Amino acid sequence: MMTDIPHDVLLMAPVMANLLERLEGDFRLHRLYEQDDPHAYLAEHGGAITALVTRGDVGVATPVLEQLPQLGLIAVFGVGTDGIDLDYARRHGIAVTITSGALTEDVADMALGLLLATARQLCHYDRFVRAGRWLQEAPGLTTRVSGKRLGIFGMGNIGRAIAQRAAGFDMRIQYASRRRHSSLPYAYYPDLPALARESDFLIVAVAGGKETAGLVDKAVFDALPNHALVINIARGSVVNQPDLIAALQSGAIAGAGLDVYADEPQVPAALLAMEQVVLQPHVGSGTHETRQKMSDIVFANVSAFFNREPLPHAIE
Ligand SMILES: O=CC(=O)O
Repeated sequence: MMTDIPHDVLLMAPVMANLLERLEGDFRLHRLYEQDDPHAYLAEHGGAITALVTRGDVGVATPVLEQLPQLGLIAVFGVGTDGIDLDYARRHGIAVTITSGALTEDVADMALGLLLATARQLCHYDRFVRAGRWLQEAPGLTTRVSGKRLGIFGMGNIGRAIAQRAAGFDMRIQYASRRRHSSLPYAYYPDLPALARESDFLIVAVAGGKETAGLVDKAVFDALPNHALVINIARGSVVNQPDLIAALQSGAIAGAGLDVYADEPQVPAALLAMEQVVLQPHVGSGTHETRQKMSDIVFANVSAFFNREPLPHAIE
């Protein structure tokens, strides 16, 4: 149980209703996203706030952190910390927790789903049937997935879960990442364009942030074969979006399956207009089961923090 005086918790963005209810039940919850003037709101309440809850895709701007002198915890609903100034957190003794382990399988499922949907044109043919076009024309052929060469950029938990699934499709799995994982039986390429040259499909599964910003760019699209498909379930920031659009328009690559974008929820009109792309609204972890698990983990971390217990999912 918490102390009699409720602790002040700042919420940066909407989260699942049952997490919201639990946070509201135990804490004095400040919803920053509902404030007309967040700066003025924090000038008034920031001094009392000791924990902050945000989403992986939202993060928290450093000027917000600067208005929270007593902050001791940033609890992320998600695994991405690219929207958080980790140096600032470290310097100010602020712990950061993520919902590690909860969403790996769902995001990997989404990667394979997008690959199959893009290669076999599932969404295109769904529209084709609904529009009654099958009555007038024969459907064209699509691209085989099984047995092909799959390049995975990023070999963290999600990259590995994608590889495991792809093995079931008899794919030749190869990867590029910061370092070789010698325990894995997949071919390692230290150089992303070199991996691209040898891949029929490229799945982007690397963490976002400054280090990976724009790494999937024209050089990578030019290196990929023209029949290649690019899938991104990681972060929009990793892919140079104008270069991706140009590559799709010129035929440098054949298609793309995207769950993430440079400026969500904005999706460029050029992508919306293309039949060879499959678009999802950043829902890689968006299943009832996983979001429930993520809610439980966030709540457990916030509760542990206020109970002065070890944080179950602290990073580093
Ligand atoms: O995008 C979602 C996350 O960071 O988990």
